[in-house]
Amino acid sequence: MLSVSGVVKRYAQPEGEVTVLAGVDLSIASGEAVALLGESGSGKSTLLHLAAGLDTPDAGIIQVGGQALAAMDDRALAALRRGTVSLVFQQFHLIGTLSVADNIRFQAALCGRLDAAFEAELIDRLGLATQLDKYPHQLSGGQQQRVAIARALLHRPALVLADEPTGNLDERSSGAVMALFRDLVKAAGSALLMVTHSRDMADYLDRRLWLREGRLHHEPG
Ligand SMILES: Nc1ncnc2c1ncn2[C@@H]1O[C@H](COP(=O)(O)OP(=O)(O)OP(=O)(O)O)[C@@H](O)[C@H]1O
Repeated sequence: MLSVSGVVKRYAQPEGEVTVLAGVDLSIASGEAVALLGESGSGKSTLLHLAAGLDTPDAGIIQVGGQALAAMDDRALAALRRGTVSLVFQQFHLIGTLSVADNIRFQAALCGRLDAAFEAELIDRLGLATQLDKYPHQLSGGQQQRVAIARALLHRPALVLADEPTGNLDERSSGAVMALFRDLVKAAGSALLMVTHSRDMADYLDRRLWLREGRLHHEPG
């Protein structure tokens, strides 16, 4: 579902050009959940942004669902971000003027993929049934995160890209939300690439990869 091949990314820095990604290869199948670990500054967010089509590599090919991002124009990239790739960040980006129910349906409505049965399953499993008429500011951080998860998955995106999705939660709730997130990503049939600093959170997923010196490794350094 996600295929990254020979990807290189360089940035101009005051001390000169820095090669952040020096030839990254990665393949994630539908229904597979992969954790991306690595020290601060190792390029995890850079790789996530490239996979989302928010930035372009200096070399290499990135394909989502068999389509090369480099071949897409702005319209195609916008459609990709609306319907095919879902982003889940530490900040929830819920819409303050919409109820919880409307926030959950927001992205699925945008791409014409509302699904009442899956919506009911997400609401039930994320424990949001009593929160639907509330507004985001009336929820706890953990509840807001669960709304963001439901919104990101309802339209069954091909690829979910997550950056420390449980970073704002305490350790006990993090584990529970992580297990639920993994199960629901699989129920949606999506592929998942998740950046995390926590080996504990990474252990909930199918595979772990470490970014080090611009390349992916199967073991910590
Ligand atoms: N737009 C940019 N311009 C210049 N340098 C950048 C830019 N974005 C990232 N970098 C550099 O690229 C390197 C990798 O950054 P990135 O944010 O991908 O790391 P990370 O592994 O996600 O770090 P963290 O775990 O701290 O979030 C860093 O050295 C950073 O300074």
